[in-house]
Amino acid sequence: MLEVINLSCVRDERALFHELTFSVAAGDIVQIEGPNGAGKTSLLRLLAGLSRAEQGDVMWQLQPIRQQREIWHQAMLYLGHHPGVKAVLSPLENLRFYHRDCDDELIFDALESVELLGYEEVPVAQLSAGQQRRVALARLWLSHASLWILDEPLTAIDKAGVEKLMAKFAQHADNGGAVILTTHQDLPDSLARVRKIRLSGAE
Ligand SMILES: Nc1ncnc2c1ncn2[C@@H]1O[C@H](COP(=O)(O)OP(=O)(O)OP(=O)(O)O)[C@@H](O)[C@H]1O
Repeated sequence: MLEVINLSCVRDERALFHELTFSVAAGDIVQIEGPNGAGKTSLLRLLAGLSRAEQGDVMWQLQPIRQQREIWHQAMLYLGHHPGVKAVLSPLENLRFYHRDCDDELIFDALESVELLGYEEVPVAQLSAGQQRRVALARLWLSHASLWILDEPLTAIDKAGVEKLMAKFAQHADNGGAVILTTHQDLPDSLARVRKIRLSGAE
């Protein structure tokens, strides 16, 4: 599916990682690990095509992602470090905005999955941090993307919510998808299948 080849990233004249190489196959769940500032977010942004690497390539189905931007944006779903939802809009309006192809029935099912039923019309700005994150995560129930790239998806999510997300990741991988995520939390034992890639910090 995804191949990362000799990828190097420099920020503020510091090499965050150098010639990083790994691949992600259908069925994989990969956790990018490392201390604060190691470059996890920088790596995920490179994978999502939001920034350019100093060196190396990110390949999707054997083609560089920079040569197939539209296909790549359909193939992957990137949820960034911040919830990335519009604060003045409601959860329902946010999900309608991001998933124009989904009807309201599907959107309400997704809101139910993240336990936001009853909050669908409340402006996101008035929701708690965990609820705001859940609005973004509801997109996992609506997206057709096969690769999920998730930066700190578990931040502010309670224990039961984390278990539910883990089950969702496993189900997605079992259905031929793949997940790349970062988190500082210890993942529950139920996700023993997670493969870890460690960034050690500036080299
Ligand atoms: N656009 C940028 N311009 C300059 N420096 C940057 C930029 N983006 C990131 N950095 C620097 O790169 C380093 C790595 O940042 P990054 O956010 O990738 O780390 P991280 O591993 O995700 O950290 P955390 O665990 O704290 O989220 C930091 O020192 C940061 O200041």
